[in-house]
Amino acid sequence: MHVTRLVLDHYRSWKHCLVDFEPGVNVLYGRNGLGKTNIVEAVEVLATGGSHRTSATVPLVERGKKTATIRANVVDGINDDGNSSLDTANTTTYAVTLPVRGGNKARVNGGASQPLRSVVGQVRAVVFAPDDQLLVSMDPARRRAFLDSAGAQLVPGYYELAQEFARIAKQRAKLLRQIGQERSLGHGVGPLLDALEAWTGSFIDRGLRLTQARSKVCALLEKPFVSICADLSGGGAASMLYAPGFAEAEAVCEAPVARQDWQSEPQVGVSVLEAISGHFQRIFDGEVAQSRNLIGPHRDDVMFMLDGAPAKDYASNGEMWTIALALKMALFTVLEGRSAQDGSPTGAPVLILDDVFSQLDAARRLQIVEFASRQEQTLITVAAPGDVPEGIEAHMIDVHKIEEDSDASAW
Ligand SMILES: Nc1ncnc2c1ncn2[C@@H]1O[C@H](COP(=O)(O)OP(=O)(O)OP(=O)(O)O)[C@@H](O)[C@H]1O
Repeated sequence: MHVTRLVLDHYRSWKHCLVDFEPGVNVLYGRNGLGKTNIVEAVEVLATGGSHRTSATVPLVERGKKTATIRANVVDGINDDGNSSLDTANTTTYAVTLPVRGGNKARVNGGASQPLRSVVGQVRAVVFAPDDQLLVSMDPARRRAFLDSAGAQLVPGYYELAQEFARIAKQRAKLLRQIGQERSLGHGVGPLLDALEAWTGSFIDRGLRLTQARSKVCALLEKPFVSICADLSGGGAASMLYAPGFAEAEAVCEAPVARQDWQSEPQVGVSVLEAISGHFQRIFDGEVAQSRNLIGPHRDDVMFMLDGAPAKDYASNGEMWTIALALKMALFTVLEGRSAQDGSPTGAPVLILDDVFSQLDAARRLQIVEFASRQEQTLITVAAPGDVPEGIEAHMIDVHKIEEDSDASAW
């Protein structure tokens, strides 16, 4: 698939912006701070429902404005001559509305407004960013964000489930704080404890579904990750291991997971549920004292191993880059290979290389350029045209020349 036109209104630094892309490699160039990343980030938001740069909607909206919009024409398929298909039946128009307050919405082909979550996964994109290396070395939140972004595109219902779990986790933490406050005042907390029991039930239920869905995401990525990593590094043996924040749920992860399982009852034995409930009882005082949920998928992690040692602690910078690149390439490969059979869209995802070249050594630059040149569409951002490695044939877009106030009716 590829994006032919992108229009942004009040999106980050852009009051209005209209960009036409071609199939193949597109290079957006311009000085620092001009808004290049903002443009490609909008494609990521359309695809995954969020940005790797922020978990909130507010920063995506131009400061002082109430709503940002992203509109895109997306074509599924290219002609034999490599040009964008002229068959308008292949073109889908998406319009995403991101309000500072209220839920994000989307329209497809001018149809009824629906929650953005219904549209997430229809457009697919994989972003390589300058801080990808930190995926390996930094805190687990980055790895969970990656899993969520991958899951939103790989697993039907994932985005909705992750949002629901986050809402329940927030509510449960709020109750824990209330219980602590009332207790410290010497008040009775009976009704609050009843409410906590109900929220804990929902937390475990949705938490286990999310655990299963993330386990599925890791299982899908693992094989291509291992093989791509070996290719990139010239033979180093890498592996990845999902470490659920419900330690008791490891058995759930090993079970084969059917596509619908996280949308119906979590497929777990009574013993797992009892073990998690028992764990919650044991840590009750600690949770109240800290006013937060101490176990659950909000503490999930993914361990990357290189030649038998944890990459986080032992790998060099270059090796961490190799792992990060292999992970993103694995996601790309899995998305590309998804067939319409399971309701997934067909066609390769859009590849986004946001300012990555300056971070990579010559060998890894070559590997990623080679990868990009094989894809249906790649969007690259660089500060200057000369920053693009040699040998790439590209449609060059001077971001400085994008007319901020260009006529919105041109859409
Ligand atoms: N919500 C917002 N409202 C207004 N401006 C914003 C908002 N969010 C970010 N910006 C501004 O957008 C500008 C451009 O950011 P962007 O990351 O797209 O630049 P860039 O062209 O990719 O630069 P670089 O080459 O340095 O990476 C920044 O100056 C930032 O302050």
